[in-house]
Amino acid sequence: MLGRVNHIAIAVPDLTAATASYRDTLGAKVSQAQALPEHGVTVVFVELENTKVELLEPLGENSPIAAFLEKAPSGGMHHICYDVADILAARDQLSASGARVLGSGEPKIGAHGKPVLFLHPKDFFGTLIELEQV
Ligand SMILES: CC[C@@H](C(=O)O)C(=O)SCCNC(=O)CCNC(=O)[C@H](O)C(C)(C)COP(=O)(O)OP(=O)(O)OC[C@H]1O[C@@H](n2cnc3c(N)ncnc32)[C@H](O)[C@@H]1OP(=O)(O)O
Ligand SMILES: [Co+2]
Repeated sequence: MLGRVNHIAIAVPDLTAATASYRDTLGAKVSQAQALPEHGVTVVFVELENTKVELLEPLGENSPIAAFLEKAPSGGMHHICYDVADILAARDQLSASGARVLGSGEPKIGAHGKPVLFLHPKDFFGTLIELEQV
């Protein structure tokens, strides 16, 4: 089911500062900030040789990462995203095995314009998993 690691996401309280740190202190290539109101976040991608880091800042009133940052005000690892070839087949297989697919269960379009789904962190050892169809 799982392909490559698509990205590793870090929730941050200040996206401008986090982007500057990756760009200037770590010398990484960073994207422009992308507001994604449908996901309740603004995102910057850090481009790496073998994957990406996704820096996430809350956007709007009901950001799904707001509670996470209340618990971890300086930020923290938020989720890991794996590539999948067929997100609906993966969803159905995971649901059949008892894993909780978050939200309506229907994929949303993510930051890369591809369908994404999330799996409950409590079902996977305290780690929020995102699947992205590539
Ligand atoms: C940029 C677009 C897109 C992409 O294309 O890549 C994205 O990545 S969007 C990223 C933001 N969107 C999401 O994260 C959607 C999925 N997330 C959710 O639905 C919620 O965040 C959640 C996972 C259901 C948690 O919601 P929350 O309001 O925090 O609920 P709780 O406080 O009840 O948390 C339940 C339980 O889970 C623990 N938790 C919460 N978030 C995480 C996490 N990221 N990693 C690990 N554990 C997490 C939380 O601590 C609670 O645990 P207990 O306190 O022990 O009950
Ligand atoms: Co993501």
